[in-house]
Amino acid sequence: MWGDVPVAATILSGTDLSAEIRAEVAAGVVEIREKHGVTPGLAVILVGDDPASAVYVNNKQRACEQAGLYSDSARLPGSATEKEILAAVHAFNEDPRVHGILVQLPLPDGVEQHRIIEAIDPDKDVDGIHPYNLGKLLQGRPDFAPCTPAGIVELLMRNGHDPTGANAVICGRSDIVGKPLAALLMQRGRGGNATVTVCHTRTRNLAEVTRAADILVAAIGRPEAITADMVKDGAVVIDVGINRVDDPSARRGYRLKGDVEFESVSQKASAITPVPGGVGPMTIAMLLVNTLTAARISIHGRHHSG
Ligand SMILES: Nc1nc(=O)c2c([nH]1)NC[C@@H]1CN(c3ccc(C(=O)N[C@@H](CCC(=O)O)C(=O)O)cc3)C=[N+]21
Repeated sequence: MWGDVPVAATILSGTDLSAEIRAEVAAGVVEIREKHGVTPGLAVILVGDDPASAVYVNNKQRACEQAGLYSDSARLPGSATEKEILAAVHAFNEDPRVHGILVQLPLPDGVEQHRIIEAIDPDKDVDGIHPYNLGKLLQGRPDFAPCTPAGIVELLMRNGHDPTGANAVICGRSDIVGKPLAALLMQRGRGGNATVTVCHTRTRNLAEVTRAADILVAAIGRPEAITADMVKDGAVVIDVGINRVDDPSARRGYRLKGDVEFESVSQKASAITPVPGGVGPMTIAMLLVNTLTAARISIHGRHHSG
């Protein structure tokens, strides 16, 4: 009927879905306050003055306020020592108003990142990156799934793309996105049951692997690394990349580009997330969801059902 003109993909809007989820969180906040007199609270620790990090931290703080959460932050200079960062973590560990703690990564060179992460009280680890929480995730009984992977699963499930039985290919093997997303997509249960392949810089014949994907996730950190020739017809494509590309004509002097070449890939995919307005806002929404979970854990303890 349309001849050879490809039908463009459905846009999976993280902006819309995150608003829906943040409204659910706001309702949960009211319930916890009425039942238990507790206001869920999130604290963010930001080290250094990277402008992109500052934008995310401000977005998180605004999202907290809109959902009725208490929010706090500690901003340390880029010259802060490991000891000073640890002191900030310990202070929030002990602060009863704070149920969730997020340490913005990456930390400056010379700071032992794992030592900081392991200092976070696992019951307050709303990023889900403490070894205890990553271990439980790998066992298929997560309390806190890392926010970006959790947001990707919600984007899929709430748009009718259940991964069950699908070939899911993830490009990127980071501790905060690729690895935990692989665990979520492969596990038994909601949002899982996919056949998962994880690609990285040493993968041979990358395009051959990605072309086998029913669900393709790009978490590479290189603008437009995924091109149309790497994508199967009808694939669902999730773009995790948030790359700042210089653009003198843009108001801020740069534009955001994903890891996917949107214009060509959207002609081939059946569904695709945009950048901005895709995975980014979902990450923030899931951070609020995890903070609500942390507040519930502070009241009831962890559930021992899994
Ligand atoms: N411990 C830790 N946890 C993180 O989750 C974490 C982190 N460290 N370090 C930095 C990355 C990055 N990140 C983003 C979150 C939201 C947007 C976001 O909302 N982006 C908007 C656009 C924002 C803009 O205009 O710059 C969008 O994609 O539509 C982006 C990036 C979380 N991160």
